[in-house]
Amino acid sequence: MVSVAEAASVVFSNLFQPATTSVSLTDAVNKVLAERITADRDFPPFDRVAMDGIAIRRDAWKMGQRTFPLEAVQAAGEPRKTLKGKTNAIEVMTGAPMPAGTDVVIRYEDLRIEDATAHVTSEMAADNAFIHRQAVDAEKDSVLLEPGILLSSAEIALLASVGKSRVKVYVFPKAAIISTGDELVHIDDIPLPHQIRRSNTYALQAAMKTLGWEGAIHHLKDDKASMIEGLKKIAQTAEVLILSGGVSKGKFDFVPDALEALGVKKLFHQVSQRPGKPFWFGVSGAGLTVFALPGNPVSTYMCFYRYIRPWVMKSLKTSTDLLYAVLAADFSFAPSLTYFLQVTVKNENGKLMAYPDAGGGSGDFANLKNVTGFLELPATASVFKAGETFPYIPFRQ
Ligand SMILES: Nc1nc2c(c(=O)[nH]1)N[C@H]1C(S)=C(S)[C@@H](COP(=O)(O)OP(=O)(O)OC[C@H]3O[C@@H](n4cnc5c(N)ncnc54)[C@H](O)[C@@H]3O)O[C@H]1N2
Ligand code: MOO
Ligand SMILES: [Mg+2]
Repeated sequence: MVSVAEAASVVFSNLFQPATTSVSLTDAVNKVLAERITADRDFPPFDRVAMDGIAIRRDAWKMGQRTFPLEAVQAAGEPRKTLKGKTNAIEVMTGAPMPAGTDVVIRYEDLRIEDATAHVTSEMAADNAFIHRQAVDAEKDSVLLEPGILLSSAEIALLASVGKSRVKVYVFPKAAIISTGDELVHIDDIPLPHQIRRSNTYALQAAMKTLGWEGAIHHLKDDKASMIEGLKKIAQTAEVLILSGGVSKGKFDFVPDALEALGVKKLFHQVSQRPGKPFWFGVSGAGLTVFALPGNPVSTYMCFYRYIRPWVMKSLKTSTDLLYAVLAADFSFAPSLTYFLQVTVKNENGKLMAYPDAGGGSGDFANLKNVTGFLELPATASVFKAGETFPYIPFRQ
């Protein structure tokens, strides 16, 4: 049996080598950038007028001049104009190039215009130049974005500004989601009294979808020979297998044997955690990564968020932030296992406060609808006090 830290370290040292693809900028949000983006021009590309008003020469202001004849209007989108009379002004609009020969903008709020002449009404009007200087934000050819960035709306704006209508992004590995268990029936079927509908595969597929990752759903029976055959077939088109069930000590828990028969090498089986203790992880020489998760639905769910989600994000060269939350009430858990406590986290004055709602065990997946994530309580303690801080693994906002 390995610890949670050991299991995570094994999983994260077996990352997947992602392929890349090109997507339209309009489809790029939430994808991971796979190319370096440099500035094709200075940011901003010219001295940009930052306030609507008039542009003058500071020298004229310094000489005491407060009245400026208006000789032209410089609109945004017009080529840069030049001030002809040294004691004149040009009316300028935000976003326009600063006219040649001018070096300070006086806002309309600080002047009055009469007979095509601006009369400045504030002695402080020239304190600020109101010019957004060429290249102050970024210089031409400087690096704006490195590969591995999860694209948010902020990066989309940058990509648009350098004319990237198509963007190179990393591709998620091809995944198969496989349920096992003879008690499980299709969701459209009416279960007999001893049967239940499959839910883990749908939960996994949905959790993957929130990351932008697709996965095809399969089901295998609790029969070793047919499981090996089924896995062989599925593995032909998949790079990652995510299984649920069949990994514990039962007479019909054939998943570890079937995987090894397929040539998948076990890297660990059993993690000192609750839920999710029977978790099995392995890789094959052919580049297949296999997460065989315990079947109890809360275990399946927790293992996805604690191991698989960070594994895939790290494989796509991006890592997700480690969050922490403050336990809001005392909690005890005696076994020397890492305990993933179900909690509802509330933001109270900027602090994430985690309210325990442990639920009825790893079979009680109905409780997941009441909580926002898991608080990771270390195996080294059994009493956890309100006010202590622990890693928090959210599965919803
Ligand atoms: N003697 C022992 N028995 C068990 C141990 C143990 O250490 N010694 N570990 C327990 C723990 S912890 C867990 S978790 C489960 C894991 O069992 P398996 O991975 O073998 O899963 P199954 O036996 O196939 O199923 C367990 C449970 O989950 C339900 N299940 C499975 N798949 C689905 C699905 N797709 N949708 C909904 N529900 C599913 C299944 O019906 C079972 O009720 O083993 C304990 N036993
Ligand atoms: O640890 Mo199991 O994963 O109780 O359900
Ligand atoms: Mg079992």
